[in-house]
Amino acid sequence: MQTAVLGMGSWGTALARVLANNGHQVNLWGRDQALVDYFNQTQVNAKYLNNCPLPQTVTAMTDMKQAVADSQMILIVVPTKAIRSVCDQLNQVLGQGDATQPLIVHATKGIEVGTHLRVSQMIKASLSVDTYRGLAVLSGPSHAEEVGQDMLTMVTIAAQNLETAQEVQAFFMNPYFRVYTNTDMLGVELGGALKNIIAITSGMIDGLGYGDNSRAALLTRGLAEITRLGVALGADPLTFMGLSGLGDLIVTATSQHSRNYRAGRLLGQGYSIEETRAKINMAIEGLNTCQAAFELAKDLEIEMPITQALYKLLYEGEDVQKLVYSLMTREGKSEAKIEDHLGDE
Ligand SMILES: NC(=O)C1=CN([C@@H]2O[C@H](COP(=O)(O)OP(=O)(O)OC[C@H]3O[C@@H](n4cnc5c(N)ncnc54)[C@H](O)[C@@H]3O)[C@@H](O)[C@H]2O)C=CC1
Ligand SMILES: O=C(CO)COP(=O)(O)O
Repeated sequence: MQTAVLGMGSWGTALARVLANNGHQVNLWGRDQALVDYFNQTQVNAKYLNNCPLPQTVTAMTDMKQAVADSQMILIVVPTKAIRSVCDQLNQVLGQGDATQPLIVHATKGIEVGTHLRVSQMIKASLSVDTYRGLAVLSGPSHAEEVGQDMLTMVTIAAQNLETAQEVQAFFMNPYFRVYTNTDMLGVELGGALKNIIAITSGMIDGLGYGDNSRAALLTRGLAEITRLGVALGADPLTFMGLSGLGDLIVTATSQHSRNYRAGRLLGQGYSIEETRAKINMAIEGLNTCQAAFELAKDLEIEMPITQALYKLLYEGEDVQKLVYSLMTREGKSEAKIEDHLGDE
């Protein structure tokens, strides 16, 4: 089938390759003409996913109208801060009331600063409802660098109705890319966004010279605070034990491929945020999501000690050793049961 992938970073490129390997025609939309031209000569995205040639059935382009023409499915994979501008452009070119409306899928992991909207909510707010026939999110433990090498990967596709999720599942499933469905879109999107905060702090553990005990504790308590916020917002607590929750937390907080983990390691070594952004030079979603989650937790009066500590470090210039000490010396607590996630920690 004809499909479009909007976003020519590492994840958009790797997912375009999965779709092409599954027999679909793919229009890969990017904003950088030089990158598009080089891709069409070589089938390689030299800037974001080098050493990974894509099939000839993937064509890159900068014209969005051309990219989405006749597409059965449109996959949006740009950083959260670019979602609105991409959707605005998409809105201009999608035919209103067309008989063959596309499915919209996104694979972006973030929460918008200020509005605290999840990415699917941002998309809904930006696109006219009569231009598409279903909305889903693809999330889970899946670094582009490994998917691009056919390394066995499992992800979740969530949509409000199961039929939409199953339809999208069929586009992506293959023997190296296994897809589960879920109808808890809220939980799936929150897990994917919030784990990036914990991944940054996991990198900091290395940067600061702490050990494996520290990381195991951080991931466990990180999952507790992700679940606490998620349940307060109405998500199913079990979603956070699945691929898009625990699974993605593990891979992002431990993998050398992770941009968030690597950013945390640099921050722990004493680099500033600006220096860290410049060194990574790719989307580090957890930096903004930390701000959005901090604001959200404050509004809802939910305790998220790790998120709150990272926020103070990033945005209030607090000393890291002081923050670690205050996290470790908080009053003694009981480990929460599921029902306690609704209350204070
Ligand atoms: N890289 C990975 O392995 C994975 C990434 N993700 C998520 O996918 C999303 C995209 O991440 P990556 O592909 O890693 O980012 P990236 O940093 O590799 O690439 C970002 C791409 O978005 C484009 N872009 C940025 N602003 C834009 C704008 N205003 N208009 C149009 N294009 C714009 C850039 O030109 C670039 O092509 C993020 O939310 C990330 O969390 C999710 C799973 C895996
Ligand atoms: O979400 C991801 C893997 O599932 C990618 O994480 P990073 O953006 O930290 O590389």
